[in-house]
Amino acid sequence: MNLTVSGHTCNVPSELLSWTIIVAELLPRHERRVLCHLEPCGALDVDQAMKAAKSAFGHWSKMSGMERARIMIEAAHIIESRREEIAEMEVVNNGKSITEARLDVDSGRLCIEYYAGLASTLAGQHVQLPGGSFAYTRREPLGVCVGIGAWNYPFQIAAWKSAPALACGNSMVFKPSPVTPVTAVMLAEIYAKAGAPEGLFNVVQGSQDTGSLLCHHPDVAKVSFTGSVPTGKKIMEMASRGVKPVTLELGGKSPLLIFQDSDLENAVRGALMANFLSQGQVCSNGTRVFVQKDILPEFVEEVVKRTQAIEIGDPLLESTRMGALVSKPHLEKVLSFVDQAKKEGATVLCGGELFTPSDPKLKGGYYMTPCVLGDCTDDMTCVKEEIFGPVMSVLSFETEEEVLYRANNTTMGLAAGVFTRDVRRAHRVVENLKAGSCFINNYNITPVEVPFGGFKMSGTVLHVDREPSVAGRSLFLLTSFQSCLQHYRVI
Ligand SMILES: NC(=O)c1ccc[n+]([C@@H]2O[C@H](COP(=O)([O-])OP(=O)(O)OC[C@H]3O[C@@H](n4cnc5c(N)ncnc54)[C@H](O)[C@@H]3O)[C@@H](O)[C@H]2O)c1
Repeated sequence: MNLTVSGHTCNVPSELLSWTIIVAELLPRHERRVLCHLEPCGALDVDQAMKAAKSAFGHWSKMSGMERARIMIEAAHIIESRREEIAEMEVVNNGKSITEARLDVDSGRLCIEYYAGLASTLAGQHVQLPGGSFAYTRREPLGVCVGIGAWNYPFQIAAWKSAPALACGNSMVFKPSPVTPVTAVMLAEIYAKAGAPEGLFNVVQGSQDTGSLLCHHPDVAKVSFTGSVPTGKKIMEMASRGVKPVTLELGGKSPLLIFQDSDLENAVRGALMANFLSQGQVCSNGTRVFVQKDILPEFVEEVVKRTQAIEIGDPLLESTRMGALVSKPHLEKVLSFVDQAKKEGATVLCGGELFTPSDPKLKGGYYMTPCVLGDCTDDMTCVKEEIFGPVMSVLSFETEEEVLYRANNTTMGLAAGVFTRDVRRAHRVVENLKAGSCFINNYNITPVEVPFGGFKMSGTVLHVDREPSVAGRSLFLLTSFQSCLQHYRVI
């Protein structure tokens, strides 16, 4: 296994670490305790990782799907046995609560299991031609695929990107976000331990310079990217120079539609799920909450009450529902969105302020109180732009036609939700919502068996797939899905 990480020290006991930040030499502006020192990888490191991945590809791509599946299943077993250790490291890595981190580890494991199951089913076609002739098609892996990840689901993204790529016979060089560099390295260790050939899944560390070296490398067959829309555009441009395919899983500004006939208790819980999971740092969050006029006062009262009751603090405690934001600059950015919303006429119904936990070891952490904004209008910055923090914007609407137009009036299209007891309306509405994942009477449920990806500027994954390549985790995806699950994690 070729881990091009210099001097990483992942085994520091977690109680010695700050929950709120991971400090690498890449981020000298941070002043908190140091988890590990990582050197950004330059051209030589990237080249070395590519060579190792290329060599592994030669071997891995010749193995049968069953043989690849066996190694992936073993990796899944190791993840299961190290669940708590990985989850705790993810908490330190990112700041999210331990209960959520465990679910992220589970999701990564399930994804690897799911694609291990698909590995042996990939097959070509036999085509009969005139005169007894025939042709056949073969499913070919692409080669060395690059994965570039965001910081909000570090372990899960590394697993979601690598699982389909490896199942189909590709190898991967993965670059995590420099803000959360640690748990992708753990995944690399796990694949190696499971029996993957040396160099099959490599981790390179660094920020945009390293990412750019990867995208321009002549040996790269495909780039799979998760991150913001502006970076996604750059990735697409860089990959286009080498005529490389890309998968883009980008940002969102998703609408949540709450009709007056909905089960209010369920709708309130759904709105919390759609806004405050992972400190609001979730791409699919439904941050534009449209509530039908007649139930607006009742909804707002209940949502504010529940938001104020969310337990903020040490993310390693079982009782904590909201940990720290990922970094100081990000916290400042989120708070500045709240300030801007006030200036533009929104009312802060609760939260939106710095929070200092009572535990002295958490002082100086990047905590804020979850915020609900009222009196919002469609033209406000908080309603138009992705904040990527715990800030819910509440808007009122009168008719279905009106709310559909307003919900779709955005350049993004990652997810959307509808709460109603009218089953015909529910399906009519999701059919007309221009979003990749539409939830009915729930939100942010992402089982690995169903596709995940965006319309419009939220990404390309929905349009490209059916190839045995690396494509996020939506390998055979053609359409969006409508989820009717009723269970969800309680905030
Ligand atoms: N659609 C999805 O599945 C999904 C999932 C998680 C996060 N996201 C989105 O990710 C964003 C937050 O993550 P972020 O702040 O890490 O995003 P980001 O775009 O700033 O960075 C993402 C990754 O790209 C790298 N990068 C930055 N500039 C680059 C360049 N010029 N060339 C190559 N690589 C470069 C970063 O180092 C990082 O690894 C949000 O917009 C969120 O909605 C989307």
